Amino acid sequence: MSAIAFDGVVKRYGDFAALDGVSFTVEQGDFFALLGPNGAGKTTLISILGGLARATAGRVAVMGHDVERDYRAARRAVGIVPQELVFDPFFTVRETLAFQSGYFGLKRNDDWIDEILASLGLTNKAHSNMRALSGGMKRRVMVAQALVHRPQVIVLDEPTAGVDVELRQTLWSFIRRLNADGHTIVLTTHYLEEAEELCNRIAMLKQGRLIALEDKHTLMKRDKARSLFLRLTPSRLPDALRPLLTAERDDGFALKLPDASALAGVLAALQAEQISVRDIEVDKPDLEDIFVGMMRDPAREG
Ligand SMILES: Nc1ncnc2c1ncn2[C@@H]1O[C@H](COP(=O)(O)OP(=O)(O)OP(=O)(O)O)[C@@H](O)[C@H]1O
Repeated sequence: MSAIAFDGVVKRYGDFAALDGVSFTVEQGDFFALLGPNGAGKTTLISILGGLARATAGRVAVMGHDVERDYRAARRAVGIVPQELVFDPFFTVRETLAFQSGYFGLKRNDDWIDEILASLGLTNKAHSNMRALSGGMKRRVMVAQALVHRPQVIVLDEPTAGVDVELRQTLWSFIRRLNADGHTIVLTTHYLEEAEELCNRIAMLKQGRLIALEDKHTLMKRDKARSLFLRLTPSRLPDALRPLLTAERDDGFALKLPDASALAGVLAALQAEQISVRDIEVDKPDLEDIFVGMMRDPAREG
């Protein structure tokens, strides 16, 4: 059984399709990244998953429970950290979490609440009123609230937008631990280095359609281009290499090679003109390069 199954999900607002037939699964134990530019449909997909919006067509199931027909069980299986801060300003942090526990019918949940508070660095704010917390602290409470019922699937919608380095580190070490304990994690983020570091599978949405879904390592290997920076003596680039030039600096030349095997040709061209290499740096594309390439690719218009 998949942790989440999206099957032909369509969401229309009038004539506009925010989601245009999205199908994919997230497997149990995945640390899954859902990427896409602003407006691609990520939040819409998550809202349907959490029962906050209804799909115009298609089906979504969490741990085998249909989010419409089997709403309660589906809702219990997932914890969603929303993008926006939503809270009751008159509750303390602990009251907020106790109230959320009550919503799921959990009475004796104090030990787990204590553990979540400690793991998110909120213990000494437990009795503070929500309205008195800083933005970053409120965001921690949003995370805590989503975890109160120990959901098997945890979805974080841009959890680190505008938060400081310390919270990012606290949050990711806690979420990694939950993933190691068997929880499935789905993350949307615009910080691609976060997705690259944390996730094992990556989906990309564009204009309401799925344009890529791959194991991270497979995706990263897809782009075979290599960036090269050369410091040369004398500092001169042979004409034959000009087509590869992407930038010329005081101290050298940046080239883009279609793949690693093109390096031999570059060295041969230099040698032919008796130019020696003083220093060389080679870079692989990162997830950001791959993402930008895919978003620009007209063949991936869906
Ligand atoms: N209630 C609504 N009525 C009309 N259009 C909507 C509504 N909600 C969302 N949309 C549109 O649906 C599209 C997808 O929005 P969504 O918020 O899912 O994108 P997103 O991928 O989460 O973007 P971001 O990265 O900016 O959070 C957008 O074009 C948005 O304007």
